[in-house]
Amino acid sequence: MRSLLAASAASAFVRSSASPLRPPLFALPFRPQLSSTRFCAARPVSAAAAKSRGGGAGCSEMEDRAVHSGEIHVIVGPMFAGKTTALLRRVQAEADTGRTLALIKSDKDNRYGLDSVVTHDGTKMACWALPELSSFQDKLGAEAYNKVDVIGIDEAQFFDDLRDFCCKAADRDGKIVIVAGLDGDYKRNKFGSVLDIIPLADSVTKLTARCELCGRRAFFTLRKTGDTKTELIGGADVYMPVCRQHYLDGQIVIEATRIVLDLERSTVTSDVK
Ligand SMILES: Nc1ncnc2c1ncn2[C@@H]1O[C@H](COP(=O)(O)OP(=O)(O)O)[C@@H](O)[C@H]1O
Ligand SMILES: Cc1cn([C@H]2C[C@H](O)[C@@H](COP(=O)(O)O)O2)c(=O)[nH]c1=O
Ligand SMILES: [Zn+2]
Repeated sequence: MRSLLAASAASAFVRSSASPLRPPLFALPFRPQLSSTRFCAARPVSAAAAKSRGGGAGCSEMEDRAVHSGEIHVIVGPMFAGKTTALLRRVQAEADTGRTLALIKSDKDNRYGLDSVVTHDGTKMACWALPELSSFQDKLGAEAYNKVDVIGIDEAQFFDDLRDFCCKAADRDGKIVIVAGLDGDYKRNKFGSVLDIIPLADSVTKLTARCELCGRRAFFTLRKTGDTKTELIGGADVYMPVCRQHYLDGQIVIEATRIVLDLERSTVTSDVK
C-alpha cells in the first residue's frame, strides 16, 4: 500500500497508488479539510509501518513509538545534483512500505508555486510550504502529527530551526526524517543549518551534478550574476553546477567583471562631475 502526504491535513493521510513520477496526480488543488474517514484510514497504514519496522500486529502506536526510535537521513550536494529527486524517491519508497508521509519545503522557494516540491525535471509531489519548521505540528494538528511516520524536508538550507526540529522529530517523536538541501552556498560557505544536523544523522549522502562547462562531476554551485546576497531563489537562469576547476575559473571571471563594472561606474561618475 502506498501513501503520500499532501498539503492539507486531509491529504496527510491519503493512501494512493500514485507515484511521484506521475505529476498530474499531485497537481490537484489542495482542500484543507480533515476527513475523519481518511483520518481513520491511516490507522492500518501505521500498523503496517509498525510491522515493517519490527512491531507486532498487536503493537499500539504508542508502544511502536517507544520501541522504535526515529532516524535522520541527510542528502546534500550542489544544485542540480538530484537531491530533490532522491528525496522524492526515498519518501515514496517509505510510503510503499505503508508508512504515512509528510513532505515540507521552505515557502521562500516559490519557483514552481507553493503546493508542491518539484525537481528540475518536473517531477513533483504535494507538500507543505512553511516559513519555519516549528509551525509544522501546529499546522497539522497534534493528532495528525502523531500519525506521521516519515517527514521529508526539501530546501533545508532555508530553515533556521532545522536542528531543533530534526532532534525533536527523530529523538522525541520517533519519526523518520529525510532532509535534502544545499550544504554550501555559491561562495562554498556552509548554508543555513544543514551541516549542523550531520552529527545527528544516521546517514549522509553527498550527491554530485555534471559540470556544465566540461561534463565532469560537479561539486559546487556557481552563481552567474553579480548578486551577493546569500539567499537568491533561482534555477538555471542564475546558477550552474561546476567542477572545482570551473568554479575557480568562474570566480576569476566574476571578479574581473566586477572590477570592470566598478571602473566603468566610477568613470561615468567623474565624467558627470
Ligand atoms: N548540469 C546538470 N547536472 C546534473 N543534472 C542536471 C544538470 N542540469 C539539469 N539537470 C537535471 O536536474 C535533475 C536533478 O534535479 P533535482 O533532483 O531537482 O536536483 P537538486 O534538487 O539537487 O537541485 C537531473 O536529473 C537532470 O535531469
Ligand atoms: C547556491 C545557492 C542557491 N540558492 C537557492 C537557489 C535555489 O532557489 C535553491 C536551491 O535549489 P535546488 O533544489 O538545490 O536546485 O537555493 C541560494 O539562495 N543561494 C545560493 O548561494
Ligand atoms: Zn568543469
